[in-house]
Amino acid sequence: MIIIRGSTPDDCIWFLEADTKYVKEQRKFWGTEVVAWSRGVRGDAEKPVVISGPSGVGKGTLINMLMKEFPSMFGFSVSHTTRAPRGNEKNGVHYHFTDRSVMEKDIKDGKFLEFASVHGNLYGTSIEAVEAVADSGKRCILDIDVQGARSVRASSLDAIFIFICPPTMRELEERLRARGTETEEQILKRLRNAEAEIEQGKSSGIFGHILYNDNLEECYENLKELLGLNGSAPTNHKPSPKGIDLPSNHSVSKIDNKILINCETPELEKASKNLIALDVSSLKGGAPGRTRGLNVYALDSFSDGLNEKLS
Ligand SMILES: Nc1nc2c(ncn2[C@@H]2O[C@H](COP(=O)(O)OP(=O)(O)O)[C@@H](O)[C@H]2O)c(=O)[nH]1
Ligand SMILES: Nc1ncnc2c1ncn2[C@@H]1O[C@H](COP(=O)(O)OP(=O)(O)O)[C@@H](O)[C@H]1O
Repeated sequence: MIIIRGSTPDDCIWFLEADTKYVKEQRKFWGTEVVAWSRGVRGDAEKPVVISGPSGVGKGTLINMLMKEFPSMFGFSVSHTTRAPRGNEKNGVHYHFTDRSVMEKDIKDGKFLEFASVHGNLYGTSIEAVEAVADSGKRCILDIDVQGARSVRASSLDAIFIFICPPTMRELEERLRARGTETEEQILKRLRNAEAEIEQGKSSGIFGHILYNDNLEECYENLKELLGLNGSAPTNHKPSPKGIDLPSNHSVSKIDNKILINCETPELEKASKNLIALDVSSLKGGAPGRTRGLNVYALDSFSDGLNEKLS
C-alpha cells in the first residue's frame, strides 16, 4: 500500500495488487506478468445487478421503475454502443454513443469489462462505468445481453444475474412494434435473435434468477423481492465517508490488520485526534481499478478509545 502525500482524500491511498483474481485474469489474458495498482476506496459496494433478456421484453422499463423508486440506491451502468441513438436517448445517459474504431481501440486497451456484438452493433460495459456507480455509493445495474452476462460471470465482478422472459413470442413482437423505435428490418432481426437469447438465458446456467414479464406490476414486485426491497423503504444506503487530511509529518506503524498513521502536530491543544487508523481487515482486493472495503477513521490517542478501538 502507498499513501500519496498532498493528494485529495479520495486519491491518496493506492494498493499494489499481488495475485488477486484480477491480476491472475489479466496475466492470462495478456500472457505476460501484470502489475496492477488499484485505488483504495473506503466502504464497500453492494453486488451489481445484471439484467438480460430479449429486445422489447421490458428490461429498460423495469430498470427505470427501480431507479425512480430508489434513486439513492441504484445507479445505471452507462454502456458504450456503436448503434445510432433513438429519438429520446441522450449521450452519456442512456448510452455513450461511439464510433466502432474508437470503441475497438478502447477494448484492445483493456478498458472494457465486457463487450459483444448484438443485432449487428457493438455494445460494451467499460470498467469505468461500473466503478463510477460504485464510487457514488450506489448499487450498479447493468442492462446487457446474454453474451455480455457470460463474460461478466467469468470476470472478477461478483454480481446477481437476472434474466427477463416474455410471456410469449407474440407478445414480445407486439411490444417491440408498439415501442416504435426500430425499423421493420431491425424488428425482424431482434425477433430472430430473441429465440436463441431466451434459450440461452434459460439453459446456460449464467442466470441465478428468471423472471417472466407478463403483468408489469407483478414482475416489478418479483424483481424487488429478489433484490430484498419489498416492505418498508430500505435504509442501508451508506453516506459517503468524509475525507481525511494527511499531514506532511507523520510516522506509520502496523498492529494486526490496522495501519496507524501518527501525525506530529507540535501544538498540544491540536494533538488530540492525531492518529489515523486504516483498517484493512475487510479489503476486497480486486481491481479493476479499485480496492474496496477500506475502513479509515481518526483515533484520539490520548483517550482510552485507542485501546478500545484496537482491541
Ligand atoms: N454485452 C452487452 N450488451 C449490451 C450492453 N448494453 C446494452 N446491451 C444489450 O444490447 C441489446 C440491444 O440493446 P438496445 O439497442 O438498447 O435495444 P433494446 O434491448 O431493444 O432496448 C440488449 O440486449 C441490451 O441488453 C453492453 O454494454 N454490453
Ligand atoms: N409487462 C408489460 N406489458 C406490456 N408492455 C410492456 C411490459 N413491459 C414493458 N412493456 C412495453 O414494452 C416495450 C419494450 O419495453 P422496454 O423496456 O423498452 O424493453 P427492453 O429494454 O427489454 O428492450 C415498451 O414500450 C414498454 O412500455
